Amino acid sequence: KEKVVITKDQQAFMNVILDAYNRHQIPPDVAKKLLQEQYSAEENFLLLTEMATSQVQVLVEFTKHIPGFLSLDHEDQIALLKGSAVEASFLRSAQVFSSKMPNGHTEVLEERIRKSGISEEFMTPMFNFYKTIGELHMVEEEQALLTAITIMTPDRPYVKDQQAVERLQEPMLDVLRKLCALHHPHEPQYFARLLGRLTELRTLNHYHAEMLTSWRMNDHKFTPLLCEIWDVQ
Ligand SMILES: O=C(c1ccccc1)c1ccc(-c2nc3ccccc3n2[C@H](C(=O)NC2CCCCC2)C2CCCCC2)cc1
Repeated sequence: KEKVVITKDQQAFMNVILDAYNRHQIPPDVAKKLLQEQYSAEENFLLLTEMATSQVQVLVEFTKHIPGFLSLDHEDQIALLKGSAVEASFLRSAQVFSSKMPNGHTEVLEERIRKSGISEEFMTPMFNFYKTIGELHMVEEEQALLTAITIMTPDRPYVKDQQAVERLQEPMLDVLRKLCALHHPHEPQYFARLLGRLTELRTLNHYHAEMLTSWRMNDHKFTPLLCEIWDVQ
C-alpha cells in the first residue's frame, strides 16, 4: 500500500485555490433568509436571480486565481466561465444545503425550496444531487478543488484549445485524488464518487433553461448577466 504524499508544490497549489475559494464565496445567507419566512414564487425567483447574479461575480473572481487560467486564450476563458456557471451554482447550492444547520432546519429549508416555485419534475434530480453531495462530507479543500475542476472542463462548448485546459485540469485532479486518499483512507472509491457528482451536474445543466422557464409564475425577469449565462430570454 503506497504512502500518499502531497508534494510541497502541490500543497502550495492547493492553498492558492483554497484561499481564493474561501475569499470568493457569497455568504450562505440565502439559507438564513429562507428559514425566516415563506416567500411567494415571485419573491423566491427574485431571490434566486439576485443570489445567482452575485454568485457569477464571485465565480469570476475565484476563477481568475486558478493557476494558469489567465494565461488561456481570452475567448476560451469566457467559454469556460459560461459553460460552468450553472453547474457551479448547483454545486454551491448543494454545499449550502448540506452545510451543518441546527436540528430540523435542513427539513424546513428543503420544504421552502420544494414550495419555492420550481416545477415538481425537477425536485427529485435536484434533491438527489444535494443529498449525495451531503453524504460525501467533503472537506473544504475538496469543495474548492471540485469547483475549480468543474470550471476547468476542457469539453465545454466553443472552447478552442481543449489541450491547454486539460493541462490545467490535470494537476487539480492529481491533488484531489491524493486528498481523497488522505482524508478518506477507508473509502478507496471516494475519488470516483466525487467525480461521479460532476456527471450528475452535467445532467442538471442539461435542463437548466427549462427549469428556469417552468417556475410556477408568469413573466420571469432575468438580469442581462443571467440571460447571457443561463441561455434564457
Ligand atoms: O431553478 C433553479 C435553477 C438555477 C439556475 C439554473 C437553472 C435552474 C434553482 C432553484 C433553486 C436552487 C436552490 N437550491 C438551494 C439549496 C440551498 C439553498 C438555496 C438554494 N437554492 C436557491 C438559491 O438561492 N441558490 C443559490 C445558492 C448560492 C449559489 C447561487 C444559487 C433558492 C432561491 C430562492 C428559493 C429557494 C431556493 C437552485 C437552482
